[in-house]
Amino acid sequence: MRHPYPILLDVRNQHVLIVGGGAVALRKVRALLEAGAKITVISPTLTSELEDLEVRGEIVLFRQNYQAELLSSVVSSRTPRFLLAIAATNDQAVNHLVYEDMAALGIPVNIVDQPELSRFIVPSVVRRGKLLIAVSTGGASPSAARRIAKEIELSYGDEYEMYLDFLSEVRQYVQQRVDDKTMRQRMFKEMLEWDVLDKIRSGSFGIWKQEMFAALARKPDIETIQAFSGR
Ligand SMILES: C[C@@]1(CC(=O)O)C2=NC(=C\c3[nH]c(c(CCC(=O)O)c3CC(=O)O)Cc3[nH]c(c(CC(=O)O)c3CCC(=O)O)/C=C3\N/C(=C\2)[C@@H](CCC(=O)O)[C@]3(C)CC(=O)O)/[C@H]1CCC(=O)O
Ligand SMILES: NC(=O)c1ccc[n+]([C@@H]2O[C@H](COP(=O)([O-])OP(=O)(O)OC[C@H]3O[C@@H](n4cnc5c(N)ncnc54)[C@H](O)[C@@H]3O)[C@@H](O)[C@H]2O)c1
Repeated sequence: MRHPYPILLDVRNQHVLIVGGGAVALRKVRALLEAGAKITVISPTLTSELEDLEVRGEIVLFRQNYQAELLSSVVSSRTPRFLLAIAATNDQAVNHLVYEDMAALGIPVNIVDQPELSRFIVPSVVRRGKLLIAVSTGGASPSAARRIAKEIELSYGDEYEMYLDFLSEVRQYVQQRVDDKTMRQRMFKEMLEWDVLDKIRSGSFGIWKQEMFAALARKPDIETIQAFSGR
């Protein structure tokens, strides 16, 4: 991938096809279920975790080898259309067949053993609430991507979740009360000077936040934001 375009995709209630039922398929299925996708798996065998998901009705399974003919019945009987597909078998020829079929249907596909054929690849991810940091090496070294994500994890602790929820709350508050767009933007920038992360870590955030919102209610302007830096 020479110059891929990074996006965050809303897959809630969207159908995703996974061909293969091994460890790699399981990793992709888990992440997609967490993101709210509806999963169809085509595979003659499954890991025990995928078996459990099937028993609990969390995925739809076609327990057989992949065939293009099967695809038309999968699509017509259960799902209107797949948003994405992932070819995750251990058979390169089968993965290539999935690639060709999906390309013909115009469905973006990830081929787990042939990054160069993939329309999209999956990065290593660090999440802290609304904060999402994605690390990719463009397939050069997936384990390096994972290692780098682990290093980033050490610098971005759990306090970032509360921090971003708070920034989002203040931002909405200001959006409702300050009409001047340039002023709003200056305020949003100025907020980043607050040492909220330290306050969350030390436990003094609750009181500080109450006082800040009270002051902002009295005077929703940049001076109030500035007054609460270093306080
Ligand atoms: C990030 C992560 C996300 C995920 O899969 O969910 C992911 N691979 C992860 C782990 C991982 N993958 C592999 C190992 C074994 C060690 C090693 O080989 O290094 C480990 C390490 C481990 O398991 O710890 C082997 C491997 N991976 C690919 C090939 C094929 C090839 O290179 O040809 C082979 C060789 C297979 C073989 O030859 O046997 C291909 C891809 N793997 C990608 C993503 C995409 C590029 C990402 C990027 O570089 O930006 C891409 C191109 C396609 C894709 O899958 O989307 C996930 C970490 C999740 C986490 O953060 O916990
Ligand atoms: N992208 C990645 O992150 C990554 C990581 C490790 C390995 N890999 C590559 O991915 C491949 C899969 O890895 P794995 O550990 O999940 O393998 P695995 O052997 O655990 O599982 C392979 C799965 O493919 C299924 N399968 C085989 N032929 C099929 C067919 N014709 N139709 C449908 N399903 C079929 C099998 O039933 C099995 O469930 C590896 O061969 C390797 O090349 C990719």
